[in-house]
Amino acid sequence: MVSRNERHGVDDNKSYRRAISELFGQFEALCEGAIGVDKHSRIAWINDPYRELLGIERIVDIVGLDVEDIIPESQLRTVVETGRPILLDIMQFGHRQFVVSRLPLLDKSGSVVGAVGFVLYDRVDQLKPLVNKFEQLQKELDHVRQELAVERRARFGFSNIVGNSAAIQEVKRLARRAAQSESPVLILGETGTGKELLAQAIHATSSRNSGPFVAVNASAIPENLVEAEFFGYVPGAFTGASTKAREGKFKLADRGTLFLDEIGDMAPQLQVKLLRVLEEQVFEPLGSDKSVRVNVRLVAATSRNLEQEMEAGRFRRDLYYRLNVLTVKVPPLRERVDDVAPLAEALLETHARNQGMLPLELTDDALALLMSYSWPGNVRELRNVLERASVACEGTQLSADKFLNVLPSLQTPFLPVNRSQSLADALACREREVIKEALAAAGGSKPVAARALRISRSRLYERLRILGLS
Ligand SMILES: Nc1ncnc2c1ncn2[C@@H]1O[C@H](COP(=O)(O)OP(=O)(O)OP(=O)(O)O)[C@@H](O)[C@H]1O
Repeated sequence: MVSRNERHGVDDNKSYRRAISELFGQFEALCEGAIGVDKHSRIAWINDPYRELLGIERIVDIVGLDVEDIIPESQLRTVVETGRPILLDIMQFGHRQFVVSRLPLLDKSGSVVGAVGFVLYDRVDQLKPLVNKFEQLQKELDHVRQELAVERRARFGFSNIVGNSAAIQEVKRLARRAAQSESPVLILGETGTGKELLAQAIHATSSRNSGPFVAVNASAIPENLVEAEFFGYVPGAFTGASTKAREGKFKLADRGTLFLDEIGDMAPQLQVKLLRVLEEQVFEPLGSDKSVRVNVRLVAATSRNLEQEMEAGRFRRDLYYRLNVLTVKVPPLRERVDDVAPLAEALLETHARNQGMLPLELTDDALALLMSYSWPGNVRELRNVLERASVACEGTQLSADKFLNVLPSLQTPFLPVNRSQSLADALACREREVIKEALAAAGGSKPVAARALRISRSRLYERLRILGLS
């Protein structure tokens, strides 16, 4: 085999070799420090300045040790393994940064027999702007990381879950118990009932509360990206993947809680992988054969009926049984009407705070109207309706008429629906029925009927006129 030196025709060139050794000496003297490792990346020698820089008293104490034992961020092993130099790099040592250069050492046959590293920092003044820029960027990165960590903490605890009903108290009791455990939690409930809020409260009350809370909605991610989103990928793992590795949600949630919303919408092949992570706490990023170990607590939620999904073959039984250890069912808002008043008050307060104004007060007839509505979108819909009604309000009170354009109408879900009717006609028809019944029950007295319907007298007169009943 032809060695590199032979290829370059310098094997017997004494002056060349002398120049090399002299240059090495000069270079070493110019640098802040120099170190050499053998082919096993063990320290073979170190010069005095570097030894002093690292705070090491005697060379004999470190010769033969793995280089990372002394310089944890050293990349000399990479240089030995790849045979490629790293001409310029910035290396962390404690809270200092060194500008370093690393070269492989080759024998006559061109095989790597070790590597040398030089610390250039301080002597090479031209690099100072580069180092300063690096330090500035590093500081900015640390700041963004800190903000992200704060962002990833759960923002809400149990005190943020508003409601006096027995149903919501029971939900909180079960969730508090779940917070004390490490098992997966399954939260069931219609859309907008507060499942994510509950998941945050569970995390905030658990022993993992100093770790991240990472939320991911399985149904919101395009199918071809789901795996990458969950498990991350190595550079070039698939067409369109970035040239840099990317961490998935599982890794981001390490030592914390992963909230997996709409788990009922998850594709079957992903369900298998999820089950494995749940059981073994390991996974492989896309394009990698190296397993990554994590410590993640899963809180899953769905608005679907998972038993039906299992029957239909869309949800794996083994995953269901793994998840269905601690289950919390959040009832829809229409089944806990007592919560409407405190929720409305709290939501109006939050809205006012965000808008920098004083909270609006709900009149009795407005509250009665809200309590009689069926809230298919639950608390989220209540929040939206209140915000939209507030926009139209100029005074300090929100009366029932402010909801005329934002609420479909009073719902009376027990009456049969005539399917050929438009929604407006069906609602008007039901409203007519309800008012007639109330008038009949009140012996024709409009004030008594208005009180029973929990609307104002003037609103009753208005509705009678609009509905053609007066
Ligand atoms: N008990 C509650 N107290 C205060 N706010 C609540 C309560 N329940 C829900 N909310 C609010 O209602 C909105 C919807 O809640 P959340 O996103 O937690 O519902 P969800 O069940 O996870 O919805 P989806 O299933 O659509 O993801 C949020 O703004 C949340 O803060």
